[in-house]
Formats: sequence, C-alpha cells, structure tokens
Amino acid sequence: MSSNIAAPATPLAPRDKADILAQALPYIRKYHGKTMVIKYGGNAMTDPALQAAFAEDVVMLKLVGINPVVVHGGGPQIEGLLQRLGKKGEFIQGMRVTDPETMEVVEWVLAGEVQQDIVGLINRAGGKAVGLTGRDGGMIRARKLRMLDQKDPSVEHDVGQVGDIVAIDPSVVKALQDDAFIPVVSPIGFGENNESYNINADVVAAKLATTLQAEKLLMLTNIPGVLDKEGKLLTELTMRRIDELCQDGTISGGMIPKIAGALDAAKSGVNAVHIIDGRVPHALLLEILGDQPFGTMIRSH
Ligand SMILES: Nc1ncnc2c1ncn2[C@@H]1O[C@H](COP(=O)(O)OP(=O)(O)O)[C@@H](O)[C@H]1O
Ligand SMILES: CC(=O)N[C@@H](CCC(=O)OP(=O)(O)O)C(=O)O
Repeated sequence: MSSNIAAPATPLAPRDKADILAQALPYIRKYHGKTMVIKYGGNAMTDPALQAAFAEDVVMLKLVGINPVVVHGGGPQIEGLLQRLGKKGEFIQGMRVTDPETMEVVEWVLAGEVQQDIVGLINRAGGKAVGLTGRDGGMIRARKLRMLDQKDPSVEHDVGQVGDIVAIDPSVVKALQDDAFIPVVSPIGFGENNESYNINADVVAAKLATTLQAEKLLMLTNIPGVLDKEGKLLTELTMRRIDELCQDGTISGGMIPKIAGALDAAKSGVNAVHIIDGRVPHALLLEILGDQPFGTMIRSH
C-alpha cells in the first residue's frame, strides 16, 4: 500500500523545528530514565524506508534519555526460509509447531539474520545496538510449552520445541542499558539440558517488560490495532472484552499471543501497553509524543 511507505520528510523552517522540539519537552521529561520495551513484529519490518524510520525513532528515544529495549519477531522471514527448504509452517493458536529442523531454521533466521539486520539499522542511524538471544547472560530460561485448546482445555496440542518462559534474568539487558547500548533481543530460550526453545516474540516482549517494570510496552504490527468483527479499530480493551473477543473468535491467529502478552504485562505493572500499526512511518514517536489515541491500548482490568 503506497500510504504505508515512508515519504522523505519535507524540510521544516527553523521556527517550526524549534516549536516541535519545545512541544516534545513535557513528554521527554515524563519518560526520561524510563524503560520502554518495543516489540518489532516480523510483519511490520518489510519495507526498507519504514525500517530506517523505526531505527531513527529508537535512536532518538535513547538520545533523549529513554531506555528502549527492542524484542524482534520474524515469522514471515522464518516462513520464507522454510518454504525454500520445502517445508510448510504450521501454526496452532498463533504458535509455530517447531520440530528439530524448524528449530534450526528459527535460530538461524532470528539470531543470524533478522537480529543482525536490526542491529545494523540502529547503528547506521547513530545508535549503539547489541544483539542478544535469550541464551546470552542466561536471560530466558524456558521449558516445553503445554498448549491447551483455547475452546476445549481438555485437549492438549503438541507444538514441539515451543518454549514457555520459566524465568527471565534481566541483568545483561540492564548492564547494556546502563552503558548506553540498545539491546536487541531474539525470542529464543534455553532449557534445563541446554536445548533451544522457539518462543513467540510477543510473549518475550511482554515478560521482559514486566520483569524490567517498563513504563511502556509498544507492540508494532501490521494492522492498525485490535479490530472488532466489522473491522473497526478498538482503541481501548479491558480484560473482560478481550475474553469475549477470544471466545467468539474475533481475536485469532497471531493476535492471540499478542493480546495475551499485552494483558499480562498490563496486569503486572507495566504502565501503558499499546498495540500499534508499524506500517505508519515513525509509529513509535507518534504513540509516545502524540495526544491522539493511536492503535489499541490494553487496560489491566
Ligand atoms: N481481532 C483482530 N484484530 C486485528 N488483527 C487480528 C485479529 N485477529 C487476528 N488478527 C491477525 O493478527 C495479525 C497480527 O499478528 P502477527 O501476524 O503475529 O503479527 P506480528 O508479526 O506483528 O507479530 C494481524 O495481521 C491479523 O491478521
Ligand atoms: C512459537 C512461535 O510461534 N515463534 C515465532 C517466533 C517469531 C515471532 O514471534 O515472529 P512475529 O512476531 O513476526 O510473529 C515463530 O516461529 O514464528
């Protein structure tokens, strides 16, 4: 869609630039020193101009004293490589069924490719990004996920090496933050026997935001937010409404782990949780500096 492509910014007159910066001051003051966890979804990272705008936003946040932590996805990118290898991806309730061969592909694509692309983009925009997986610093301990059917909990699905987070040790992220680095985390965990686990990136972002007691969790995706049955954007969601939307099937697929993670984070003390459209140029700054509702805000009750 052409409207989603970042257009080159029109140069502003110095007075307008000064006005804009002055108007940003209250927000910068409010969020200075606070942590923001940003989930960068695989579907939102397809256009190079948008990727560059995303990286600029992240660097801007860091330079004004906010601590961004990026957790990235890469579902479509994993799917692309699986297809080239002649394998077909299968999802159950938003989770990729992960056999040992798929796990190798997941690690290769996420840690080897997507993470390093994002690190490169942020560095090119003037930041100092460091890529990590959940293995680094013993950050994400996991075990095999026992997935119960959403509608009939007496049915259990075997999704292979999909991880359920046991514990997050945020010390490596904190050390990097204190040293002016921007952590970029791939959603891969390790188990008791050093086995790897594929964890949905939304789940990692939500848990990390909770552990760090982040001020905000921003989930960038490829849709304006959570939509109702008629396709209308829901600007605010409560726990009860989320339950209803999941039960009647309005929320499905990749939105299931996203909304579940968002709700968990909101209930566990993350001040503001938003699902926003990553296809809009500078979506991050729009949400953080904007007065208008943007995307869907998840409430804790
Ligand atoms: N009620 C809903 N509102 C919005 N999106 C929904 C809803 N139910 C299912 N979805 C799907 O969830 C997708 C977002 O999840 P996902 O594809 O995993 O994105 P990401 O890669 O950003 O994590 C949307 O593109 C949409 O197809
Ligand atoms: C268990 C599980 O489903 N893991 C995801 C990890 C990547 C991810 O979450 O990517 P997005 O954020 O782009 O969807 C997967 O294999 O696709």
